[in-house]
Amino acid sequence: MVGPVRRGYVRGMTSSLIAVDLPSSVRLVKGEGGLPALDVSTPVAAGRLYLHGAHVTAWTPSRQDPVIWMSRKSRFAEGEPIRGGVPICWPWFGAGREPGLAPAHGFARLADFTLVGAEVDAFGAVTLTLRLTDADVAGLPGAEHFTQPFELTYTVTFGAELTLALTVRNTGSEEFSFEEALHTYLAVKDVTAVTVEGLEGVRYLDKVPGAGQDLVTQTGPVTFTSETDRVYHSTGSVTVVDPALARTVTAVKENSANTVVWNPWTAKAAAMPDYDDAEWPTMVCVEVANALENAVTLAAGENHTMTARYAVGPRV
Ligand SMILES: O=P(O)(O)OC[C@H]1O[C@@H](O)[C@H](O)[C@@H](O)[C@@H]1O
Repeated sequence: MVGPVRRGYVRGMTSSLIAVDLPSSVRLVKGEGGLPALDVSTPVAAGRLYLHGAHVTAWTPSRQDPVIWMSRKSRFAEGEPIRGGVPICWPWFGAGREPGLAPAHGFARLADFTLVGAEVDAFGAVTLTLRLTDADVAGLPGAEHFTQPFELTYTVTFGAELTLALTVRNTGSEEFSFEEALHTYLAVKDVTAVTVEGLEGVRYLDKVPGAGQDLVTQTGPVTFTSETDRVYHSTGSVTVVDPALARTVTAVKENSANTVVWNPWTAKAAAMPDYDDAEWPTMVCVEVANALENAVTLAAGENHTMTARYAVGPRV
């Protein structure tokens, strides 16, 4: 067993964003675009997390196909969001509650988080803890729209399940409110054969252009026949059923009032420069969120944790 490596050092590469020693199952690597990333390799799962955006780009439980989808055209650069994986949307979702905010989905996914914890449990699952404060985002595009002091703590457990927990603390002296989403891209074989179960009878906002502002009621499981962009009002868990891969992926959540289901389909795929035109059949986003009227308000000193847990099962 190799002992802990010197913090923030890998083959000549150092990162001031690593504030703890790493266990032997976690390696600091030079990721795509030269961005620092943490590779996790344990008997129960493999994974990767970029410090840029605290962005999970891979999670593969042992003896499974990769669960997390990445675009082959993703950018990996400071100032750019990563396409695929698990973007953290914060402190607003999309263009915000009073649309017009930029960058889309807030500035957290453009910020460099600091690793403040790396632990291995008795089963080999690895938990990484990352931190971001208002001081870290000074000067980032969009930071001028959210000037209150805050601290984000994000824990990611790479195990037989992928557990994500985002804690927001109000470190200032005045109340603030925010939207948030863990915007998970799931890999599927063919989205046209996929169903999403657990949202039957649930009301949703249809964000596809031209759909109107009235909430719609979901009939039966969600199926994909065109661009799909829906904010469901649901605190329950959902299951993505993928017959071609003969597996299900279930998302269980806490302290989340919304589930967002997204597939760009053909035209929107073609319009995104960091997304290959032919990739849309191979992914679906099932996002754990608090958005729009479900924005979270925190008094000074308060905190709020939203949790998402993804697990793979056999086809139901
Ligand atoms: O291209 P972005 O900013 O990463 O957003 C991707 C999609 O994210 C989804 O959450 C939104 O509901 C969509 O409207 C949006 O297109």
